[in-house]
Amino acid sequence: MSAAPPVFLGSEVVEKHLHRASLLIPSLEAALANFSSGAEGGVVQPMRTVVPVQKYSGFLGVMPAYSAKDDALTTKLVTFYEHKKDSSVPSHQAIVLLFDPRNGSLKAFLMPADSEVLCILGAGVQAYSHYEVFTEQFSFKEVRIWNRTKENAVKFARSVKGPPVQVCSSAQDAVTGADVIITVTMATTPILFGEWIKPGAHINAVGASRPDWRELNDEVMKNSVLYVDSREAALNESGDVILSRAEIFAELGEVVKGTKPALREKTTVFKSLGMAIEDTVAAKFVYDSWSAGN
Ligand SMILES: NC(=O)C1=CN([C@@H]2O[C@H](COP(=O)(O)OP(=O)(O)OC[C@H]3O[C@@H](n4cnc5c(N)ncnc54)[C@H](O)[C@@H]3O)[C@@H](O)[C@H]2O)C=CC1
Ligand SMILES: O=C([O-])C1=[NH+]CCC1
Repeated sequence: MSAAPPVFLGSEVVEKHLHRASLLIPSLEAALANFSSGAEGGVVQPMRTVVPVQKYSGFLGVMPAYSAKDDALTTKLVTFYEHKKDSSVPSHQAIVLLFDPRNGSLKAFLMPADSEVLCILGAGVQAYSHYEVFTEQFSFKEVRIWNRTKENAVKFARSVKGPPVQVCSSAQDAVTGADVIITVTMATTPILFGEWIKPGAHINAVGASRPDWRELNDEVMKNSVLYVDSREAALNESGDVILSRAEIFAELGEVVKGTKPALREKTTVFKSLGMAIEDTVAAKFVYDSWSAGN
């Protein structure tokens, strides 16, 4: 018997089945915990391979993963290129290939405590999705944004559907007094400085995914309790971790499992690099919903 031909699920189908990013939170929590449980967690996820395309200031990432508990096998292929101001092409483009783990057949493609003040540095694709999830999950009294190109911050503030967003003229103005700070830029040198940060704030550091790229300066890294998605990846790929020599306290999956505490009263950094297993559970979620005809 031959395998069914793979289906192509484009962004419209993905958005229909994953109409709110927060629908993925339970699967992502489980995936992080499984990842941080070693062999018992049933996750096989080698370090991603990153191919530099130096001539054009770009990178190709290959991100395979298998989850025995979800019985899902995928690989993501993602390119990320330095943003050209006049480019109509997004800086990141990705496709997730979902295989049938029983026989390796290709099934589908998939494109893809009381905090009061939220601050977002950056106004690109990740800024929109983080705004959506954070304002849905938590009630902030104030949301601020700063972006290198101010007009994109203004566009962001005008277009998001949710709590109003205040556009700040400097990163320092946006950060001062903020309880939660999200860095979602393509910066390669620090844009967030320790002296600006309110003690006890939480920083979600999403950009700077190369060993020589920074978003956070040494003071932020050294004066915070550091959480990562994957120790191995952080020590190989994160310029903020490698160059600051900051000590890693825990993987987020260990917090989800309860084997390491969430030190909420301390200044904390979660350095996220993105893991293939997150794409695995996301791809399975969309494919299962699509194939059930929802
Ligand atoms: N940790 C994770 O799971 C993931 C991380 N990323 C990373 O998140 C970051 C944001 O990604 P997207 O929103 O998709 O990118 P995007 O291209 O849509 O937006 C990039 C933003 O960074 C700003 N920017 C660019 N160069 C800058 C600089 N030198 N200084 C300050 N701001 C600068 C731009 O104005 C724009 O607001 C990237 O570094 C990307 O690689 C992306 C996907 C997943
Ligand atoms: O997880 C991901 O896809 C990426 N993280 C950094 C660049 C792309």
